[in-house]
Amino acid sequence: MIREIFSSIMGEGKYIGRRFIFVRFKKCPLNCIYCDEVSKGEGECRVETIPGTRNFEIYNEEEIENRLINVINSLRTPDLFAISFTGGEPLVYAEYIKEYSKILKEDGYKTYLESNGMYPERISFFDYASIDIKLPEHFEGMKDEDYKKLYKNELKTIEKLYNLGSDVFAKIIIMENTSVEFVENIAKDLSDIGNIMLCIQPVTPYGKVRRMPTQKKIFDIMSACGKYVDVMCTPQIHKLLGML
Ligand SMILES: C[S@@+](CC[C@H](N)C(=O)[O-])C[C@H]1O[C@@H](n2cnc3c(N)ncnc32)[C@H](O)[C@@H]1O
Ligand SMILES: Nc1nc2[nH]cc(C(=O)O)c2c(=O)[nH]1
Ligand code: SF4
Ligand SMILES: [Mg+2]
Repeated sequence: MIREIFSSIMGEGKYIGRRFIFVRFKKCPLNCIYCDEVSKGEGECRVETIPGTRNFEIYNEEEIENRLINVINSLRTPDLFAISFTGGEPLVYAEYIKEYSKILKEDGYKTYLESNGMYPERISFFDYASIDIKLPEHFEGMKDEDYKKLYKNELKTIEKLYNLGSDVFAKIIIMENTSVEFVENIAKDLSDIGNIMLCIQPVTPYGKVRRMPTQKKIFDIMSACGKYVDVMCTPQIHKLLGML
């Protein structure tokens, strides 16, 4: 279930620069062509020994899963902002996360969900939530009806979190061939839900994806979306800083 636990700077989304503890889960049913975490799906579970050192110890999963709170306490720093449940797709393990979020909240931690939004039926309250809205060009050969179903679920997930009172925002990874009009229509749908911040995240070249979108593409998309929602550009800064 758990792949790794470590302390770092939030490199993406509305809370870029804040200090987080990341709890990364393994599996994911999707296969975004740019995914920089999918290769970390299998194998052992690694836990950072001292926050921010990248020194890891390897554990067997059961050991860590039953001691998650102790591990998080051991990585707590005075600047800690929240605990991010990420992956892979964390809501593959929704029941486990729900149970541990309750204990973490009692211990004074804020929780943060980093999800692809495909499981609205598994949503519970998180203090913060970053929900990706995927684009057709993120997948090789996804059928149109499957994409439409995913998109509907992502909007439902955002709406559910918004109505639960979570500080929820949307994140869209844009690529060099991303259509301005397509993303503008997503911004319009988001504005129908409420005051949802939209983070436009230029893809970081990875795997088959060789290039970032141009500056013009970034600005055109942000201006088009700015007519409907608050927008910010959030490049993956942890990679620029050489951090995990
Ligand atoms: C690895 S995913 C895990 C959480 C969830 N499965 C999701 O997709 O939102 C975390 C975030 O990293 C982003 N990401 C992954 N690879 C990326 C890349 N090469 N460039 C920019 N963002 C990337 C995803 O779009 C997502 O916002
Ligand atoms: N520093 C840092 N920030 C992140 N924000 C989202 C991440 C993720 O992979 O979910 C991530 C990550 O992997 N590292
Ligand atoms: S949904 Fe998230 S974890 Fe799954 S492949 Fe896409 S970016 Fe990677
Ligand atoms: Mg990452």
